Amino acid sequence: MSAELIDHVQQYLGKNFPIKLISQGAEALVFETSKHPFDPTLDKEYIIKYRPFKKYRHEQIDRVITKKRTVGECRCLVKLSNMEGINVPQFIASDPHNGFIWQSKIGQTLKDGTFSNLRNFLWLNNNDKNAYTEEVKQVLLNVGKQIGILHTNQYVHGDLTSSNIVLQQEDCNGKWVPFLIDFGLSGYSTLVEDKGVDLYVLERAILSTHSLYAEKYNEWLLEGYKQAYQDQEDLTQVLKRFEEVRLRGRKRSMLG
Ligand SMILES: Nc1ncnc2c1ncn2[C@@H]1O[C@H](COP(=O)(O)OP(=O)(O)OP(=O)(O)O)[C@@H](O)[C@H]1O
Repeated sequence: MSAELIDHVQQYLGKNFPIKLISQGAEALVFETSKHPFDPTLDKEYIIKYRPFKKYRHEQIDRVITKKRTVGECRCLVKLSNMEGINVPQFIASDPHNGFIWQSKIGQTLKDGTFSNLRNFLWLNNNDKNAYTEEVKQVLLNVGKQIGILHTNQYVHGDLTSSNIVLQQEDCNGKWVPFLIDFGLSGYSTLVEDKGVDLYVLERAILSTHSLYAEKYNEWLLEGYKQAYQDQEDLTQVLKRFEEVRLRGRKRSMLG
């Protein structure tokens, strides 16, 4: 199945267009490439995200859904890149009708050879000596702040896992800068419920992969999140709903 899809992408791009598959998720295939889609003077590292047509869906409905999700993700990328303080990949190009998005590549390889998303970064520091360093604390505070800025601008992510937060190290000072990626489920929302769910999803993700240090990590994430809010009443409402979402989650897991 995946060979067939890769072949389809290769045919679409042209047989000499260099691509390397780096991820195959539920929604999309993600490729790395060293070529810009239409300007060879801009050749560097890019990501091509391709949403294949789903054979289990009616063809026409599938076309509408694929196009809608692709356009939605592009729109989010563009909106967010114009928002002060938010770090997201740069939108390069899109062919929504065929389910393609090009964007700049974020991140790098960590010391242990893994990709620099938040999950792997925390894994790399998953020992008593490194878990609570100033470096880890600053990363989590800044991640929290990114989410806070997103929410105060009335946007929600919709799939806030620790793999959808990518860290990039600044050349000048070695500081890790967090970027948010994967806006397939994101959008404009003023609802405290959506914001509370975003916070809960990330809290659960940290708890499930880094349980030993999760309490402190989530405390730092929340500390950074709070720093992004100027309106304390808005913040109180979101945190109140976050607590309610948590309670619902706990009840659900108790009942099985
Ligand atoms: N701009 C980017 N820069 C670097 N890596 C990226 C970028 N976009 C996506 N990736 C890589 O590809 C993976 C999958 O991308 P993305 O989450 O957007 O697709 P998805 O199909 O929604 O994935 P999933 O179903 O696993 O959530 C990411 O976890 C990341 O490793």
